[in-house]
Amino acid sequence: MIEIKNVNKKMKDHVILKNISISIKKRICVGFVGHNGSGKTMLLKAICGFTKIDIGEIWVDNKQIIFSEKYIKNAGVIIEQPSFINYLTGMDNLLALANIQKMISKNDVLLALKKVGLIDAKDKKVKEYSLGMKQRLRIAQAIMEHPHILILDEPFNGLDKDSITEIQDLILDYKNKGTTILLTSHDDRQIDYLCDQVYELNGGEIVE
Ligand SMILES: Nc1ncnc2c1ncn2[C@@H]1O[C@H](COP(=O)(O)OP(=O)(O)OP(=O)(O)O)[C@@H](O)[C@H]1O
Repeated sequence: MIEIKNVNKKMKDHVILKNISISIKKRICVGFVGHNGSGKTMLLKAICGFTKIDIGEIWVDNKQIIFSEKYIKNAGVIIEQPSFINYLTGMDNLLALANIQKMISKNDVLLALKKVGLIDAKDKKVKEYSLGMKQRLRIAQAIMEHPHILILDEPFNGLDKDSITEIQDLILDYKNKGTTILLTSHDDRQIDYLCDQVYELNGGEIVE
């Protein structure tokens, strides 16, 4: 389903990704681990078509991903900061994003907010949200369009212990329903709990 073939990327002579080849089957959860700067985010960006690769190919659902031309489809993505509008409510932010693709209704947005535990805060402005609430909103944004693939860079960032457990179970539920999930985390507990396959990156290379 996701084929990464000999992917290499350099930025200003600095190796970012080196000889990466991975096959990811449908309906599994794959974890990427490694130190800060090891290339996890860049690899996820490359899979989405958000960053250029120098050598290699990436295929998702038999369609080649090409930077700034052919992005990943049917995917819910959390990579880096969301561009939420601070003076709008959480609900209105999601409705504005949903309006881009026009694939889902207000009810789908409400369902996503309910799933991440933000239903009671839906009418609060995002500027009044805590870090953890913003992270939940990002997760709601990733799941609201019922994607077949979830690409989650550090989905547990900013969450407290109980929230981590809730979001972990939410991701597990998606996996059990057949969603393919790629995620990064610095915490082995979430990786062990969720992932069927784990790749360790070091200096842009897969070492394990
Ligand atoms: N815009 C950029 N220009 C040049 N180099 C960059 C840029 N963005 C990232 N890098 C470099 O790419 C390498 C991989 O970064 P990446 O963000 O993928 O690491 P990571 O494994 O996700 O780290 P972290 O665990 O801190 O999130 C690092 O050496 C980083 O310095």
